[in-house]
Amino acid sequence: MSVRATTVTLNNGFQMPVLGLGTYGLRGSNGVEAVKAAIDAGYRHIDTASAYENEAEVGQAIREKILDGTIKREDIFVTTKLWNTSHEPSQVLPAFEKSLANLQLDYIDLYLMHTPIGANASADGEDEILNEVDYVATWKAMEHLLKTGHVRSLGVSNFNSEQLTRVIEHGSTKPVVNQVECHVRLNQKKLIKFCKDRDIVITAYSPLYRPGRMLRPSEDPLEPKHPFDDTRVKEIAQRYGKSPAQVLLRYLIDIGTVPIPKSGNPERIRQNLNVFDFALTPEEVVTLDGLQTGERLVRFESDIAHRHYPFSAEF
Ligand SMILES: NC(=O)C1=CN([C@@H]2O[C@H](COP(=O)(O)OP(=O)(O)OC[C@H]3O[C@@H](n4cnc5c(N)ncnc54)[C@H](OP(=O)(O)O)[C@@H]3O)[C@@H](O)[C@H]2O)C=CC1
Ligand SMILES: O=C1CO[C@H](CO)[C@@H](O)[C@@H]1O
Repeated sequence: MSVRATTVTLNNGFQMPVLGLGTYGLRGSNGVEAVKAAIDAGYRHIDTASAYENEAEVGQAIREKILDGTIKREDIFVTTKLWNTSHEPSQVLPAFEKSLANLQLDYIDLYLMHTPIGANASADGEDEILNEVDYVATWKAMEHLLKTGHVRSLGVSNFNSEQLTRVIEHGSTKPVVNQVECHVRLNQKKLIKFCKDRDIVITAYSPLYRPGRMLRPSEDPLEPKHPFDDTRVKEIAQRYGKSPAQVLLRYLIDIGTVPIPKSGNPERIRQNLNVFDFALTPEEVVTLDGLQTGERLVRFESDIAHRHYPFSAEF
C-alpha cells in the first residue's frame, strides 16, 4: 500500500503536498533512482535547485514515471530555485529557462529565490563574490516569470521576517512559501506564526537535522546527541511504533510546516512518507518543543558581511 501526503492550499489557490523529497546531494543514476523510488512510494512533491546540479536527474525520473503510467505531470509538485549568482534582474529569466531546460518539464510548480544574498560568479566560475543586488529587484524580475506560463507559484528561501515584509510591501505578488531550516533544534515558532498570519507556508529544510553529518560521534561529552538519540524522541517513537525520524517529521507537520527530508535509500524514503497514520498529542508537541536550542546547521558563514545576510535578525 502506498502512503500519500495530504496537501496544503497555497495563498494563490494551488495545492502543495505537506511532505516532499529533498534532493540535495542526490546526483547521477543514484539521484534518478531515488526520485523514482520516491514517486513509487507515493511522494508527489520533489525539491531541487539549480545549485544542486541535479535538475536533469529529477526531471528524468519524473518523465520516466510519467511514461510508465505511474503519474501524470499534474500529479506531482516540483520546486526548483534561483541561485545567488543570478539575482541581477536581467539574469533571472535566463536562469529560470536553464532550470526548465534541465528539468525538461513544461512548467515548474514553485520557483524560489534560494537566498536573499546576491553574488557574482568569478571569471573561472569557482568563487562567488557578493554583490549589492537588492532581493526586492530580483523578486520583481521573478514576478515577470508568471507571465511565461511556465511557473505556477513563486516563493523565497532563507528569508527572515523583515525581508519577507519588504518583499510583501514592494512586490505585487506575495510569496507562497518561505523555505527555511526547521527541525526540533530550531523549530522556528516565531517565523511560522509570522508567516501563518500572512498566509505563507513554511517549508522545513534539514528536517531530520542531517543525521549523516554525525555518523562519527563526537568525542566531546558535552556535545548534544543527535535528536534521534534523545530519550524524549525515542519514548514517543516507541509509543506509536514509529522511528525517531518519523516522529521528527510528524512534529514538523503538526506545528504547521512542510518537511522535505532527503534520502537516497529506498527503505528510508518509504519510511519518511509513512507518517500519515498518527499524530502527536498537544502534550507530545510541547515535549518536543523542549528540544529547541536555536542551533542552525546551514549558516552561510562566508556571507555574514552581506547587508542582506538573513540570520542576524531575531527571526
Ligand atoms: N533552501 C535551502 O537553503 C536548503 C534546502 N534544503 C533542502 O532540504 C532537503 C532536506 O534537508 P537536508 O539538509 O538534506 O537534511 P535532512 O535533515 O533531510 O537529512 C538528510 C540525511 O538524513 C538521512 N536520512 C533520511 N531519512 C532517514 C531516516 N529515516 N533515518 C535515518 N537517516 C535518514 C539521509 O541519509 P540517506 O540518504 O542515506 O537516507 C541524509 O544523510 C535538502 O535535500 C534540500 O532539498 C536543504 C538545505 C538548505
Ligand atoms: O540548499 C542548500 C543545500 O545545503 C547547502 C549546504 O549546506 C546549502 O548551502 C544550500 O542552501
